[in-house]
Amino acid sequence: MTNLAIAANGLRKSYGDKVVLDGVDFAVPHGTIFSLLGPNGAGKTTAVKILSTLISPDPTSGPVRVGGHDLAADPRAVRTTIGVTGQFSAVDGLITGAENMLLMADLHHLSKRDGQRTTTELLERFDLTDAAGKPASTYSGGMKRRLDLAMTLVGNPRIIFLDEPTTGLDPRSRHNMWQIIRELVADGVTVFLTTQYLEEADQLADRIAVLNDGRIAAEGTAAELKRLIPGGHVQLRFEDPAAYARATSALRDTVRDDQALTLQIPSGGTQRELRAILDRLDDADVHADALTVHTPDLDDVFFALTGGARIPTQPKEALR
Ligand SMILES: Nc1ncnc2c1ncn2[C@@H]1O[C@H](COP(=O)(O)OP(=O)(O)OP(=O)(O)O)[C@@H](O)[C@H]1O
Repeated sequence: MTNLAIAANGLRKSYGDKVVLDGVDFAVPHGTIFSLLGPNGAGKTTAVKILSTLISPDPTSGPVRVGGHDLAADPRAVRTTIGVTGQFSAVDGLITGAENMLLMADLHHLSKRDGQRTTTELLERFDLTDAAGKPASTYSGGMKRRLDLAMTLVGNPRIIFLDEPTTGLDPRSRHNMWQIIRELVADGVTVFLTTQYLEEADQLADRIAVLNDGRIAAEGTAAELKRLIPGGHVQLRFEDPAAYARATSALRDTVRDDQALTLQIPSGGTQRELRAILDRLDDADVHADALTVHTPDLDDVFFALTGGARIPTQPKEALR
């Protein structure tokens, strides 16, 4: 438990009859990025609100520790170690970016001098120095998100909850935000990230959990999750029809495209599987002109896990 920044067992939350979280476990090691994926309404924000002490879990819920503190017994201690940014921005549009930062510094009881220094440093780090004197309402979406995160960092939190931090941002702003998140983690911060962008989880997260119907449908690294889904294959392309014909008879279980002279062989893309295919081609003295390995992406995983499609039984011990 002690090496975990966030540890939740059997987290439950219902609103009336509606069960939103139905016994969810989280185990997030310090200094890592954990991403919670799920369709709209899956309960991601609810999980963030509980873990960040904004709302209480059900009384039947299991124990939760954040930053080493028990959430139920010592929510105040939890609050001192965490920062939250997300769909409900703390940015006040009527005052300037710098004023927003200084307000945050006040809330954290920083001295005037420390507040000024921290504000200047963070605005600089988040590329907001030029806009510091302008009302936040005039900021673009990306600037507001950066200001929001900068405000969160005033308290120097060791665990940060980012609830859909890049929703609505253009690709460049999204990449900027990813870079900022990577730098935070390089400094030892733990990030709990919710997102609807599978690519975001793929890019950033050490571990990913897919929330569906109030439960974790699967958890693992991006690579582990992708391996759960069938559909990976190796594609061979030939320019010489004679070589194509020889390969077709040398290899079993292929999907042929006689027009394009391509063959698809179901494969997980492992070294051993690739070697077996290449050995067969060598034995038949055939040379492919191109070989590509296709692995399912996280979109495939997401649809399979949240769309009711059957997936192969998950080897739990390998994933957890
Ligand atoms: N205060 C509330 N009272 C009643 N139902 C609620 C309340 N807050 C959330 N819910 C319901 O709980 C479910 C989960 O909501 P939540 O906001 O956690 O989902 P989410 O995964 O964050 O979705 P999104 O991706 O759309 O933000 C939804 O069906 C929502 O309507």
